[in-house]
Amino acid sequence: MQFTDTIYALSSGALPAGVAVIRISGPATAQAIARLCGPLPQARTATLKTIRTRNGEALDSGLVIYFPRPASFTGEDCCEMQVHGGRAVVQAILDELAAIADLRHAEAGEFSRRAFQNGKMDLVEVEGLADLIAAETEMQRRLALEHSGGGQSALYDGWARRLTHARAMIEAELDFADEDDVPGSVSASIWKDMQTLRREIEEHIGQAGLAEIIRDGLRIVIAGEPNAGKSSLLNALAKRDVAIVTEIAGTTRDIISVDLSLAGFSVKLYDTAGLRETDELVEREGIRRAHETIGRADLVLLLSDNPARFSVSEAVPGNIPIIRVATKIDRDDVSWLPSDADIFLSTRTGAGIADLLDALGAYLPDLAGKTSLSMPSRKRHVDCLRQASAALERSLLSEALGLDVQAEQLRVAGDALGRITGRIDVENLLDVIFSEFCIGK
Ligand SMILES: Nc1nc2c(c(=O)[nH]1)N(C=O)[C@@H](CNc1ccc(C(=O)N[C@@H](CCC(=O)O)C(=O)O)cc1)CN2
Ligand SMILES: Nc1nc2c(ncn2[C@@H]2O[C@H](COP(=O)(O)OP(=O)(O)OP(=O)(O)O)[C@@H](O)[C@H]2O)c(=O)[nH]1
Repeated sequence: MQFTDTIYALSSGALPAGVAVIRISGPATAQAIARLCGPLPQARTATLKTIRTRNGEALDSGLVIYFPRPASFTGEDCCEMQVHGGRAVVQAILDELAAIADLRHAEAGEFSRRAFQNGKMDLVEVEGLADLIAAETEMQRRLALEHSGGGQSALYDGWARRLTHARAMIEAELDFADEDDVPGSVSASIWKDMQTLRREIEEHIGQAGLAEIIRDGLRIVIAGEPNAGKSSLLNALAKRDVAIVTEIAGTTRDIISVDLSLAGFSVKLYDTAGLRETDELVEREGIRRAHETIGRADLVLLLSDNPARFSVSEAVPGNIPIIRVATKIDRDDVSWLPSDADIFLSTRTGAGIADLLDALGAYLPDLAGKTSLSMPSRKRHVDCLRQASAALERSLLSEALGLDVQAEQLRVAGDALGRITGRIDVENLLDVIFSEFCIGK
């Protein structure tokens, strides 16, 4: 695809910074380099250049790299200027670029969009790249790299090829059915493979929950009666004062949440209003929200500072795991038996916090021995995979309806896979996907 305009943007992060990278892409790139830096540097070679205004006045000196098409990130002529990361330096260079005909500032995600439209990346890779830039935990980084690096696309392309192969074999069987030299059993091995394929797709879909935990974080909700020490625990785990702590029961009203990174995983920790009967309007709303948050938890930490009172456990739906946490064990007016709780801690002394973190670890996915994180990371992928699997199943069950009906369902399955990588009609999706990006990507 040929774009007529040339785009530019600051691609590196917040200024001021040691070095800033300004990217240019499009047909007028060489002309822009010539205007700002004189003769074109050797292709794909970092070259120290003086960057000048229209009047020949020096703006900065920086490393300039020219990537002639098609061997560039976008597939177009590209340039990177690695300049001093001062605000005025970068602004002056962007102003110079703006003054060149056919150059305009890039929109969010526009470089990646050109890379996609020039076949440099498919949609899964593009989405993986957006995830890679957003990744905050080690597992998010690994998952995003699997997707942005093409590992996932290779899997889906391989599946699509098997479907195409199967259809080709069926076509052959239909075309030459009456000739003796085509063995009638051609499709037997094909159906066996299609059965295997369906299993592989279903297993892959089964990994989506894990991907969701990696991407969105494990939701851990701290619940319990008023004054049990919930906010104190949130603060202790967050290692800062996020929630207000007072001796007044009913202090926390709204849901407070912090993001933690635990063993490379993202964990979302929620502090909720203490659960009790109350006529106070604001507190009641707080308690309603607490119940709602508990209902969406992956794990509930149920707190109490008194062994006689783990009674609010009925507030937690039966399918959500609970860790019973005894709090304030530094106090000597309460005595606990080992069977009273799962974890015993004091945020005042720090006792038991490490035990709690260990216990939480058991609820994180176990990725030991997994070298690749091959799993569908988005609902969009899961939806397409389900469609593929359902079509494949229909095909397998349609023996009585004839080979051409079966082949048609294989085509539907292949198209569903093609939509994941964007090889098949996804025009309507592109705006949504690329709008997730920041400017300069
Ligand atoms: N300076 C800089 N660093 C960067 C990027 C960048 O654009 N610029 N990237 C941006 O995300 C990432 C690296 N990704 C890249 C992907 C493809 C090409 C590229 O030029 N591809 C050509 C040539 C490939 C080759 O030499 O083998 C191509 O695909 O034809 C460059 C960077 C991370 N680091
Ligand atoms: N001795 C002792 N006191 C604690 C400990 N943790 C919390 N407290 C005290 O218990 C009181 C209540 O603590 P919070 O953390 O606000 O309790 P909460 O469960 O969030 O209370 P609500 O927001 O009212 O539901 C405060 O006075 C805290 O200082 C602890 O480990 N030891």
